[in-house]
Amino acid sequence: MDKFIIRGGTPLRGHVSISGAKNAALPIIAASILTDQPVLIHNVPRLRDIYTMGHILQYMGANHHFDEDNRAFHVHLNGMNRLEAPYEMVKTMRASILFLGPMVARYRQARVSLPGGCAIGARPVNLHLDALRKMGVEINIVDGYIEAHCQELRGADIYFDTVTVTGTENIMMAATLAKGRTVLKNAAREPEVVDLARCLVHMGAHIEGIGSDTLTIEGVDELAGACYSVMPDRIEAGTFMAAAAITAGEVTLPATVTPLVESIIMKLQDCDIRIQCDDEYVRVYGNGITCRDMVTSPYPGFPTDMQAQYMALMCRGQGVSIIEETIFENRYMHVAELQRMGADIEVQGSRAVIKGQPFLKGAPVMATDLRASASLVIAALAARGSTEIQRIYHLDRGYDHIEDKLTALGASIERVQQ
Ligand SMILES: CC(=O)N[C@H]1[C@@H](OP(=O)(O)OP(=O)(O)OC[C@H]2O[C@@H](n3ccc(=O)[nH]c3=O)[C@H](O)[C@@H]2O)O[C@H](CO)[C@@H](O)[C@@H]1O
Ligand SMILES: C=C(OP(=O)(O)O)C(=O)O
Repeated sequence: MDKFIIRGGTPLRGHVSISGAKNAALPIIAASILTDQPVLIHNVPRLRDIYTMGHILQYMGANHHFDEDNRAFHVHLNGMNRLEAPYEMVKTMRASILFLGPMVARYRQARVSLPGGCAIGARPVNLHLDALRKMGVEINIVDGYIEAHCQELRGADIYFDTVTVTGTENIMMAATLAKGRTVLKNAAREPEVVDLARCLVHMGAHIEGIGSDTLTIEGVDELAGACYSVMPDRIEAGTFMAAAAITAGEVTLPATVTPLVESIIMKLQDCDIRIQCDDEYVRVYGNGITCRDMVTSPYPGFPTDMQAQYMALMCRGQGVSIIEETIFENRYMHVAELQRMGADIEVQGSRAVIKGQPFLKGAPVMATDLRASASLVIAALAARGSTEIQRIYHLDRGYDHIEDKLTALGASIERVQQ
């Protein structure tokens, strides 16, 4: 298992490119099984989750190739050998549940391992299953697998009790090939849902209301192939913005991310971090951090996937900040590790109270999930001395060569293979 050794204290300086969004690329790869024509996806990040998606496609018998140098993912599905996403693959990546909707839509049957609980919460998929049932799918849970089949997939009116990102994506994909109209109410509006919807429209899907909380999908008989470029990763962008701020550095990001990170920019500006946006760049100047409260919420609110990184910033801010995590019930795994670095954080249920400290100090810490790991990297970049972060395979799930990008900005970060 690889680890990072980070020597803190160097202000990050320079320009960082932002990779394609993990959470858009994953559903778009799943959508490629909705057609028997070739799908070419550009700007796909080099992440462990993307390789896992490829392994599942391979297991099913789909032709695919990831041209890493050009970040291009090709899928060509001429029939499947196995309509199944097995536990061994699903357990490493929850997004594999995204094969369920497309598989049922195209083949009227599917067998997908239940993703199970994970570090940040229970993360049930009841809303995905309830919606499919409304569309005429019979679903049984057998030996930890979701077994789904139907004679005909029918459009339906569906109201999601909770805003669910992959739930919206799964059902939107299924609905593209259903008979008749599907209306999804209280649908997720995340930019990654919009990106998937746009890709589906390129493939010939009829979707109205894209970007709103009501999606109307008119089913078609078949979808065509497409060539589509994935949106930039707003969470990767936010992570680098936080790293620039905490190290009192000066970092630019491409302006393509600006509309995607509005809530992050506004919150960081609220914390007195200087951020300027023009036609070419987002410029972040780290010149001190004022602690401010923050609440996570579905888009366009502050993303839960940036909560841990924001907390790392607050640990070095002036004053006291209260963070409230409203999306996942167990997303404070980074707290204990940040405390090892000298952070003053008290968790009270879904709230965390952070008293900013004049400095953090390097320590041996453990990455526990993807964004928790990112928060440790951010804290380590600003800490006095050296921090050793174990289990960085979590980071490899969601950040495309993060150490190369940080090194190019002047950070002292080394990957050690053990
Ligand atoms: C691959 C991907 O895109 N992952 C993102 C997606 O995860 P994911 O789609 O799994 O998260 P959801 O939006 O579904 O979860 C939101 C909340 O709804 C609950 N829920 C969800 C589905 C369900 O059937 N029943 C239910 O109760 C969840 O437990 C959670 O409390 O959105 C999350 C919230 O923005 C992000 O943190 C993840 O990075
Ligand atoms: C929680 C995340 O991802 P996933 O849903 O793939 O676990 C994330 O990207 O922060």
